Parts: sequence; C-alpha cells; structure tokens
Amino acid sequence: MKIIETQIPDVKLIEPTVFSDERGFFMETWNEQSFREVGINAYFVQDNHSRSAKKTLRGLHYQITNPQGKLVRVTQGEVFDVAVDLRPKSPTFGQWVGEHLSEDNHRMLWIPSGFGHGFLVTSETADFQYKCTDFYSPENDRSIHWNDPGLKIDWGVTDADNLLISEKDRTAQSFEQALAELKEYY
Ligand SMILES: Cc1cn([C@H]2C[C@H](O)[C@@H](COP(=O)(O)OP(=O)(O)O[C@H]3O[C@@H](C)C(=O)[C@@H](O)[C@H]3O)O2)c(=O)[nH]c1=O
Repeated sequence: MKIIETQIPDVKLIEPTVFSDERGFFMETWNEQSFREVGINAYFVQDNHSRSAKKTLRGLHYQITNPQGKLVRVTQGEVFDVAVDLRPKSPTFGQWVGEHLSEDNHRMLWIPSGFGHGFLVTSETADFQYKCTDFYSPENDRSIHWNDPGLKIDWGVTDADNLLISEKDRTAQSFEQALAELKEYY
C-alpha cells in the first residue's frame, strides 16, 4: 500500500497493493493495522454504496455535529472526488483537494471528520463505496453549494446546466452561511 500526500496533510490518497493474476485481482480495501501504521486511525460504523449516472454531482456534504470521517473509493467507473477543509481552526481551512478515483487506479481517499465532501461522475456510470466513522444523522446533514465562489473548486465542468444534482444540493447554502454556523460549534 502506498500513501500519496495531498495538499492538505490530513487528507491522504491511498494506492492499495493490487495482486493481479489470470483470475483477476485481489486487494485489501481496509486493514485496521496497516492503515493505523500510515496514520489513519479510524473506527468505522457505516458502509455506503451509491450508483450515479454520468455528470452526477453529489455534495458538498458534511454533518454539523457527529462529523463523519470517510474512506472513499470507486468500484465501477470514475469520479473526480473533492474534500474541503471545514474546520474553522485548521491552517488549511477553506482549502480543497481533488483526486480522480476509478475502478482502474483503485485509489482511495481518506477524508477525516470536519471536511465537506463531494464528487462528480466522469464515466457513463459510477459505483461509489465508502466507510464512515459516524452514523448518518439527517438532522445534522448539511450541504454547501458545489460551485461556491468562495471555494473556487476547479471541477473541470464546462456545462454546469447539464449536471445531475439533487434539489437539496442545487439549493444548498453558501460557504459563508456554512461558516457562520460552523463557528457556533467549533
Ligand atoms: C447519506 C445517507 C442517505 N440516506 C438516504 C437519505 C435520502 O433519502 C437518500 C439519498 O440521500 P442523499 O441525497 O443525501 O445521498 P448522497 O447525495 O449520495 O449523500 C452522500 O453524498 C456524498 C457526497 C457524501 O459525502 C455522503 O456522506 C452522503 O452525504 O438516502 C440514508 O438512508 N443513509 C445515509 O447515510
């Protein structure tokens, strides 16, 4: 397993060791001990799987209390995955990291709690699977608009009108509004 540092030190890109043979491949997708050795100490309580069509954009999501650390990966297709540091006291607050995750590169992204998370599907369809360190809590669920000018995320999108986005995410709050609430809590 190889750890690739990102521009935000707490966010780690993980390249698992893939054992390929005539049958296909094998890889470990979670191993408490070897992940702990590379600084990822997590106790997961929920696993999720979503399938999305091309040009689907989900995010940017976080939970205001009961924040979730997430270990994310793509098991079919490809996405551009984004993590935004929403920890008001962090030196990298407001910064984002974007990585291409695909069934071919097998890469996983470790996103600690306190981050906003979203992804854009760049293949025909994508299966997205992730482990979470806390339970889904609908009353704490928050979304920041994916294209907020304060975040300047380069999604590589040229036709924003044709994206598939949930009503909740289309009408999401601004980064500024989110920050006001985050400061009440952190
Ligand atoms: C996230 C979640 C949703 N749901 C339900 C609520 C809703 O009816 C339906 C779809 O929910 P959403 O539209 O919020 O699903 P989605 O937009 O895929 O939400 C996810 O987006 C990515 C970017 C993340 O980072 C995740 O943590 C999660 O927020 O599934 C659960 O039952 N459990 C869960 O853990």
